[in-house]
Amino acid sequence: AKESVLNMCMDAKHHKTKPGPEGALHGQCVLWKDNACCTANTSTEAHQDQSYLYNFNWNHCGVMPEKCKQHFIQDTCLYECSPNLGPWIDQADTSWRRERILNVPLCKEDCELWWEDCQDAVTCKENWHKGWNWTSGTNRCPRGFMCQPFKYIFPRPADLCEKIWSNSYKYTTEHRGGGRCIQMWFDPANGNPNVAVAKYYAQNGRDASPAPRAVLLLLLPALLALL
Ligand SMILES: Nc1nc(=O)c2nc(CNc3ccc(C(=O)N[C@@H](CCC(=O)O)C(=O)O)cc3)cnc2[nH]1
Repeated sequence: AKESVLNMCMDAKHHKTKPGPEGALHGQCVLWKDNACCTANTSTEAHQDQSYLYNFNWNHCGVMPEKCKQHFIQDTCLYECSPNLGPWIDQADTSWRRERILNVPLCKEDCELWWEDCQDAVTCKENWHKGWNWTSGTNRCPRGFMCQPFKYIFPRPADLCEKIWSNSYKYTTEHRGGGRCIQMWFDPANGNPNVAVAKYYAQNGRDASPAPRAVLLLLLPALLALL
């Protein structure tokens, strides 16, 4: 039986095979404790500067400011723990994962706050998935890649959210709470808002944008009259 796209884990490096409750998720990943694709161990590692998850170092151009790091931790929690990314799971042709996420519609506020809080952070690369110097065991800036403030590497919020993880996210103008975009942050007291978002895109297609659909529906009587 094919697992439902509405409640599944991607086939990647650290994901569980099926989502389920996790009593002891750590820190910022606790939002997913009722139903998660990550183990407690993975959630703890998501908070380490130099975690065993990918041996990835946030501080490759000096120490990343704390307020910026919180967004990267939250991104890691969503990526590793969310069971609601099924509509955007795609094949990945890399050594370290069979599947990836592609064009997850991220809420405008989540992307913009991430960008604003990282204004003072520094990096040398636009795409953090590829092209690092790994000879030391962790990622270091390759030759010719200068450390620069985020705003030079990522001039607009969309550049950060879309380019940093090879289009895992798509920047949207959809707002938090509207049921049309995925939230990295949410208040678990009101349940997980991404459940309804996955349902919406599973029904309407992962590229569904509400406006053209509404236009089509409005024009439908006119089109039928022409026939
Ligand atoms: N939202 C989101 N989407 C993601 O896809 C994602 N991926 C990671 C994983 N990050 C990384 C970063 C670098 C390498 C790495 O080993 N890069 C090598 C190339 C490896 C290959 O492609 O075979 C390199 O050249 O630097 C692996 C995983 C973390 N957070 C994410 N967050």
